[in-house]
Amino acid sequence: MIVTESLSKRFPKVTALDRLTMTIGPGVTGLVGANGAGKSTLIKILLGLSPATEGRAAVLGLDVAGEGGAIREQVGYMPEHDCLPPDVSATEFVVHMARISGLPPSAARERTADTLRHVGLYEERYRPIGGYSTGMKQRVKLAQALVHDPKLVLLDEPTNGLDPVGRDEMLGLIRRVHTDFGISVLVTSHLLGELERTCDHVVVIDGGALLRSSSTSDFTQKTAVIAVEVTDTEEHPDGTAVLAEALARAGVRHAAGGHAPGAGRVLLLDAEGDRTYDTVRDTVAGLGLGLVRMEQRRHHIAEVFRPGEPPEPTGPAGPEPSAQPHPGSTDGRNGGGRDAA
Ligand SMILES: Nc1ncnc2c1ncn2[C@@H]1O[C@H](COP(=O)(O)OP(=O)(O)OP(=O)(O)O)[C@@H](O)[C@H]1O
Repeated sequence: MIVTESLSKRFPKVTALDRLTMTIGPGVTGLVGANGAGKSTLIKILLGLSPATEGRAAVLGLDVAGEGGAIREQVGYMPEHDCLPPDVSATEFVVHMARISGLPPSAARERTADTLRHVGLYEERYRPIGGYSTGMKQRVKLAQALVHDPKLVLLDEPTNGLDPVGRDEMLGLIRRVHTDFGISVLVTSHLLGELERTCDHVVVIDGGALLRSSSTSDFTQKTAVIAVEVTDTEEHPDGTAVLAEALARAGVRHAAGGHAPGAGRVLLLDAEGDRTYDTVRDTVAGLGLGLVRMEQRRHHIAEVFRPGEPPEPTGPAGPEPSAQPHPGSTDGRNGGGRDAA
């Protein structure tokens, strides 16, 4: 879908993209980076709207340097900032965008109705956009990106300004853009956690350079963590602490970010194959503790990037981890964490 080779973009005072080489295939791909990492700059180059300083890029096999018009015919774009006219309705605006994309009037009206229904704006489609909530405006922006039935859509921070429920709804919509219509998606975010649930593949950039590109499951499953919870007994009033000490003596390592021995009711342990499960089971039995649960947990992308910090809350209302590089890393480019160790 997208190929870049040593792609650079230099502004007088800043290098927005720095020799970025990557390949993005079909499906839903997340482009993650802190604010200023170069995500919007990359999207503008991919659409042929802004020339690269060096290197090359192709979208759907078309060269961004000379075939921007052909790219934009087949690619939808949802910009980051609010750019909607307040005085027209969603229907009027999306029909207009469909016409600009080359659809004849009747097809533009039909596609607009279908697309607005898909994004959940059917009831309100005749009201002026100026009265819409942020979530509704984001849906209009998504609809205009989809209306000409593109093969690929580039979505720049589509969850910006949304509350946790709105974000989840938008992420669900984005996922369905691919599953229902087969349209591939490149979606940017400065929030690591949210893309983990939505994307098949994640590309992380920092300071315009590639930090990492891999499937979401590779990010989160390379090293597994075992969560263990035990009961206390009369002999061992703090069963968790006793178990933690015994497991440490048996060579089982605490997962980075896991609870310190005795500090919590759940022990997080680095799983090194079946051996760790056997050791935990035998140690719990040897101490006479009751095993409440022993389960494998996936890492979250944020843990991979922020080793040593407590795991992030996973509930929908929890604060999302951002893609700021770990303060302890010198340049943020080693991928950090156990995954890279
Ligand atoms: N037209 C421009 N002139 C000068 N500098 C620019 C221009 N556009 C972007 N930059 C700079 O390039 C860097 C990358 O910006 P870009 O907008 O691509 O980042 P981003 O990852 O999309 O972040 P954000 O989500 O905050 O927009 C930033 O330092 C930005 O200030």
